[in-house]
Amino acid sequence: MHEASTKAQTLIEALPYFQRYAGRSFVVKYGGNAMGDEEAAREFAEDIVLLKAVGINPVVVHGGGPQIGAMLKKLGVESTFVDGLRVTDKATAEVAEMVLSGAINKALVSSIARAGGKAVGLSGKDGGLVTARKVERTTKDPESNIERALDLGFVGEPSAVDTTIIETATAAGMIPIIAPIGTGEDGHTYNINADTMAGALASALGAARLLLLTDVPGVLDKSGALLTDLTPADIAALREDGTISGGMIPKLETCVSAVEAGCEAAVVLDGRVPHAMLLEFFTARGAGTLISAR
Ligand SMILES: Nc1ncnc2c1ncn2[C@@H]1O[C@H](COP(=O)(O)OP(=O)(O)O)[C@@H](O)[C@H]1O
Ligand SMILES: CC(=O)N[C@@H](CCC(=O)OP(=O)(O)O)C(=O)O
Repeated sequence: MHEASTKAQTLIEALPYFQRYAGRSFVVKYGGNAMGDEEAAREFAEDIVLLKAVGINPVVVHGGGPQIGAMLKKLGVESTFVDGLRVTDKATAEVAEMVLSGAINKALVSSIARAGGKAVGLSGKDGGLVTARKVERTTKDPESNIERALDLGFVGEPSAVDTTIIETATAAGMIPIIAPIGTGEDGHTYNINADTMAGALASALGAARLLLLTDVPGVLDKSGALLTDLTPADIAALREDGTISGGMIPKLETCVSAVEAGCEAAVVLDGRVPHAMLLEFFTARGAGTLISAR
């Protein structure tokens, strides 16, 4: 009896959150590092199906950086990174599309089906969802101080987003699972960083939340303590004093762009924690680091 009343209490506490977010989109970025074992994949799928069941529209954008790296290694293709972006020649773009749109995308669609949901696997190419433009990067020669262009190959960033395919799938009761690949303005296949892709979709959809699932509890300060709430100004300061580095820099840049473009809030959270998304969603304080415009 006691256990049943605790369960009822938990559901009642969640009611205001169901009501607040019913009919809104949650864009969830599931990083390659956060994809753990089978158990973790099962729990992730259950959380997504539960969100859908209570009237929220989850949209999953997945990564797969470590998995692309493993496949390239198997094939004997070298890979290098500039500012966290994989330099992508034609062969690398083919492998990235095969791993992302093929293996990982379909495994996630199957996990959702096993959890009782209906998912549709897409990439940015489908239905004209994402048009990509080539990413431009420059570097300064340390001796002459002259700026020179760096060619990252087929690395893209969204230049236009048409959300029709997402809205159509969502209206039909399906959960869109999206691989970060897009068609370029020049017709080529472009490899897009999954955080960037998720942020662009969250902005275009005016999402209630952009959730970025990674392999740390959130944004940590210099002593390793969790920073629970950040604004774009706080993030600029953390970048300035070197608290954030590596993959966290593009991740937070994505969060800032999304909240400035109309997504209500972004959250960086630990995808390795069982049911991380539900903890974020159902508790007043949430989990991880919440980034909002002010
Ligand atoms: N201040 C910080 N707080 C938390 N993580 C940080 C910070 N600065 C740098 N990082 C690094 O950012 C990483 C997350 O980015 P990334 O590896 O790109 O994740 P993902 O593969 O999930 O997209 C963390 O594992 C950590 O090494
Ligand atoms: C251009 C670029 O770097 N694309 C990424 C796409 C996958 C990704 O972003 O995966 P994670 O989120 O798991 O890191 C790559 O090739 O690794």
